[in-house]
Amino acid sequence: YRDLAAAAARSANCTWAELEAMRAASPTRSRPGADVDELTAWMQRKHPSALSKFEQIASASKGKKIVMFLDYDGTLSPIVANPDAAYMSDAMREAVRDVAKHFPTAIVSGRCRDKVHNFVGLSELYYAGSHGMDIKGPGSNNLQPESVLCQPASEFLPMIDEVYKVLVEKTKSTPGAKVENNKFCLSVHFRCVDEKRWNFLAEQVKAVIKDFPMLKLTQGRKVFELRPSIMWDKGKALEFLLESLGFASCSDVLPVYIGDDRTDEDAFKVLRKRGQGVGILVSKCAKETSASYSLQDPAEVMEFLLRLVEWKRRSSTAAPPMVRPRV
Ligand SMILES: O=P(O)(O)OC[C@H]1O[C@H](O[C@H]2O[C@H](CO)[C@@H](O)[C@H](O)[C@H]2O)[C@H](O)[C@@H](O)[C@@H]1O
Repeated sequence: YRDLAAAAARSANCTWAELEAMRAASPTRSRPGADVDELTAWMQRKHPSALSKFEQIASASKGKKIVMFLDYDGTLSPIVANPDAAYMSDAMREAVRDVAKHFPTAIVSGRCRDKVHNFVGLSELYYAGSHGMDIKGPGSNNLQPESVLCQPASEFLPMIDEVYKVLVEKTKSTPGAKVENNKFCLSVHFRCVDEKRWNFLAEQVKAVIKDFPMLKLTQGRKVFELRPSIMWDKGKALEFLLESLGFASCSDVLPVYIGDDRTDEDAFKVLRKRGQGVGILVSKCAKETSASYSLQDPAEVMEFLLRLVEWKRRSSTAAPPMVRPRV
């Protein structure tokens, strides 16, 4: 099967690795038990649950300031077929609101910043949209106009708009394909495309990008992502935000980053490189990752956030240690 598929992939001008990557973004479960065994082994060996290791994470944060970074799709909201209907629950919103009362909190998403802000609906957060290429701090209102903190790819805006139109035109013959304009980057969704047409769609996207060598192509969860080839990603956004918050070279900060996608790996790698912080991958299956811990789905993410808030409340209201009077 593999040889045949590889031959088919070659003749379709799409490499085996690419085809595998597309399938990996949408695993099909042949024997449910096998997935569970693999997941259990993966968690035990390498990426334990952030819930079962909660005490370990909490004690690592003693004397340190937690800064929370949260991806949106697949982390705060469940993955759904229609990207425009990826709502987060009110309960999750409350959990994020509570987290932000105790720790500086940022949403780091591939989506357009305004769109993800509308989904989350909390003005007290930092938002890094377009995979970190559009960062804004909290607190803007009518009296205080928006203060954009960082837009390293602004010169690409006209090009992105042009490529968006070309992609919409090119992909309209593929049923189920959807192009999403994320301002500084674009998404071509294939979640609703028949698997037999994935290669063709990939070839169409690659043909478009050939005319725009300043853009690069990456892949997320059943989505092709086109973005400017600049040295900027979610990892750089994390570093930028830490610096803006005054934690550039502090040892008393503990960044916690929770995400489910390949693009979140850039942030996990930054945490590894700094030797500081907690990377948590949201996944129901074993994956290669630079994160240290795992959570299975947004429901577990919410449980983790609630526990963190509860732990923080308890530790800040705990009675101070008794001081014995000197005699
Ligand atoms: O960085 P993120 O916040 O995780 O954004 C990454 C992409 O997420 C969205 O697509 C994904 O979620 C959709 C809704 O559940 C789903 O339909 C799609 O298949 C997923 O790839 C978003 O629509 C993209 O623009 C983001 O780049």
